[in-house]
Amino acid sequence: MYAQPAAPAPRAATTVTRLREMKSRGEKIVSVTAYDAGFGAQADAAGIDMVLVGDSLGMVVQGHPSTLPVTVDQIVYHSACVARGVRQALLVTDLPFMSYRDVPTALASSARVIAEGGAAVVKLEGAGWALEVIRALSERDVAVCAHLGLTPQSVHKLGGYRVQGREAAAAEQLKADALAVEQAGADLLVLECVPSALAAEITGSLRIPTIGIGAGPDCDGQVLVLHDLLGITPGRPPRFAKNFLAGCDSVAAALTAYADAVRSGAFPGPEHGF
Ligand SMILES: Nc1nc(=O)c2c([nH]1)NC[C@@H]1CN(c3ccc(C(=O)N[C@@H](CCC(=O)O)C(=O)O)cc3)CN21
Ligand SMILES: CC(C)C(=O)C(=O)O
Ligand SMILES: [Mg+2]
Repeated sequence: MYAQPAAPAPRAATTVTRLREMKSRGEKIVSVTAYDAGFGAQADAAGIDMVLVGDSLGMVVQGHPSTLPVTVDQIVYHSACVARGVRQALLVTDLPFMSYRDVPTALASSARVIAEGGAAVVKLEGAGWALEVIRALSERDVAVCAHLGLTPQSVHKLGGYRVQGREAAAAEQLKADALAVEQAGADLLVLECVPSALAAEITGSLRIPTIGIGAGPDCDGQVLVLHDLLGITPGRPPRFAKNFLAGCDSVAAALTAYADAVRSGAFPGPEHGF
């Protein structure tokens, strides 16, 4: 065997504290998913603030119809690949379906995603029962990104990939859940597929940054799935996605165009929201 570094090199750079400062200054946070070192390095070089190793890899990399088949082994593998490409950006990695179903399992999965996968932040879906998990991680100084609204790991319960929080009762529940995840110790919150006005209200009510996807222009930041941004999603991309490679001549230019559009407020437009 040849010598290898014992662990991914620590990346100086972006922290959850820095993203919180960006929120307080009104500077937009730009995030994109990545699944390997090459695209991680491209995103990093384009000045993307946060790179997410999403379990969307089950759909865009593996070709499954949902994110549910993704395993901890797989997300750890992809996260470690991305970590080798990323220096400045904050590296956030999804905890897969059922890998945080109770506190002991969540601690074990997070330990692997951080120690082997090089993640700085673990991301998990839901509130309710998951609040106890967020609290346990937070108490152990694990940085956590919560994820509310359309939570794709609940697709069979939600009945499809649909906008959430349209009815008054659902909107009230979402606002309460957002406050609860912050209270439980979450450092960031992804809001997916919720009405723009509701996402704006939640963003104004929280101290932690909100990162929207299909959640309108008033979140503190935006995230897109890499394949949607590059126009290479198998099948039909979600309505909130935009192909930034169209009109650009390189992946680097597309990522820069996306970052510029988020920072200027040009993206997302009304046609990308609900
Ligand atoms: N390529 C890709 N992009 C994503 O944003 C994404 C994934 N995959 N996989 C994991 C989840 C699943 N997501 C999805 C997938 C589909 C829709 C979708 O088709 N939504 C309908 C909205 C329907 C409504 O109006 O309620 C759409 O037309 O966009 C939304 C989110 C978001 N994430
Ligand atoms: C769509 C983003 C937020 C995500 O969770 C993923 O890529 O898995
Ligand atoms: Mg995900």
